[in-house]
Amino acid sequence: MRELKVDLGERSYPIYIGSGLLETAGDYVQKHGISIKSPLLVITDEKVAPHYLDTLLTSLETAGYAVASAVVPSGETSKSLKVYEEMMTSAIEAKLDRSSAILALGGGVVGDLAGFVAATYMRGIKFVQIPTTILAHDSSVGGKVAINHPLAKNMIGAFHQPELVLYDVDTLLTLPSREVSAGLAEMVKHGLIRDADFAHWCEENADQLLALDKDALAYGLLKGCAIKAEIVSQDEQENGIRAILNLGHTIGHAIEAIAGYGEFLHGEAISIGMVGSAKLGVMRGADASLHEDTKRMLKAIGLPTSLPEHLSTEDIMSAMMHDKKFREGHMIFIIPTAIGEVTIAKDVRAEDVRLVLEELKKEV
Ligand SMILES: NC(=O)c1ccc[n+]([C@@H]2O[C@H](COP(=O)([O-])OP(=O)(O)OC[C@H]3O[C@@H](n4cnc5c(N)ncnc54)[C@H](O)[C@@H]3O)[C@@H](O)[C@H]2O)c1
Ligand SMILES: O=C(O)C(=O)C[C@@H](O)[C@H](O)[C@H](O)COP(=O)(O)O
Ligand SMILES: [Zn+2]
Repeated sequence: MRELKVDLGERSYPIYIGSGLLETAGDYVQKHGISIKSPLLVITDEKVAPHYLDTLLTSLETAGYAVASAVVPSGETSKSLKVYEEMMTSAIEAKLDRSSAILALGGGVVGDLAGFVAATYMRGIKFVQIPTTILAHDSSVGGKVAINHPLAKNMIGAFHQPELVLYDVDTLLTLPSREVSAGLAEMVKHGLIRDADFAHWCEENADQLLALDKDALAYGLLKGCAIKAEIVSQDEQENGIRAILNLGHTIGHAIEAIAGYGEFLHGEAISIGMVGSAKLGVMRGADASLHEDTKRMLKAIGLPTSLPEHLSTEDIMSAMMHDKKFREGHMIFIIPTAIGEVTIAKDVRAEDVRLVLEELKKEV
């Protein structure tokens, strides 16, 4: 088992990464100050529940907790006001009090939804992240919790840090292959923004990662979580450097929203967005190899790198105006300058973005 720390003063918390952690989850939860006298609520989804819910409930009950559970439909559509309200009802019916905690058992959808319920139930109670996807090495760390609005991704949310992240890598073995690739998109992103060697390592070990090789996964997840934890520890609420974690997301979030949440998985949409950002980087003076290298790295893990013709450029342009990085009349873009290095640009011209979107439709 490996342990990392998200260093945020009194809101600091550990990330535990290892095998067999689900069976002992009750002990971890207790060790991290979650009251045994108040009920807990586990929020999970319909695909995760049959594999892992009983193990978690047994472990929590053995440790002495009274636990209720709520199961939401799988996929992005559960990050909605409707499902949020249903989870609030579950929390009230389970009689959660201000010393209770909500546990998110699942991928980024469950983590973002359950975290937002925890952030707002009785004005905020504790929560625990128990990630079960590769993508969630990113989403479970850092405290961004949110649901979507039909017009824009993650529009209704909060910053609410978990008490701990308990990452049992054994759970990843049941992931469908499309979800494996989508999750690896954020791993490659962590290399592209901060660590060229790691980005190259992801490409060189793509086959092992796609085959869920234990050693490759353990290294990749540890490295990805460490990069994320380091950035969040410097800038918890995205007043500066944290924005770089958004590489590929301005275009990616617009694709997710206009296609109707679910057609593109988050990792797939940001993969296309990262190729677009690399193109912008080249337009602004980076070496032309940046675009080819980025595309090759993403293709190696089975991700899309071109924009389907049926998505209208103008619809994407207007969806981008709702992005949280559109501020004071400017589109803020994370632009790579080389593999492993990015800048935060406030002067990206709309016509350049439009051109990049048109070129993304011609990518092979
Ligand atoms: N908060 C953040 O910082 C942050 C960071 C990155 C992404 N996100 C968000 O995360 C979401 C995407 O997360 P995701 O890719 O984990 O999606 P997800 O939670 O929908 O999980 C992907 C799919 O895999 C299934 N699944 C999950 N774990 C499984 C397992 N172990 N075995 C079998 N099936 C399993 C789920 O039911 C779902 O169908 C997006 O909404 C994105 O916006 C948030
Ligand atoms: O943690 C962050 O900060 C990120 O930007 C991580 C992203 O991978 C993630 O998708 C996040 O939810 C996007 O943030 P948003 O503020 O653009 O909604
Ligand atoms: Zn993301």
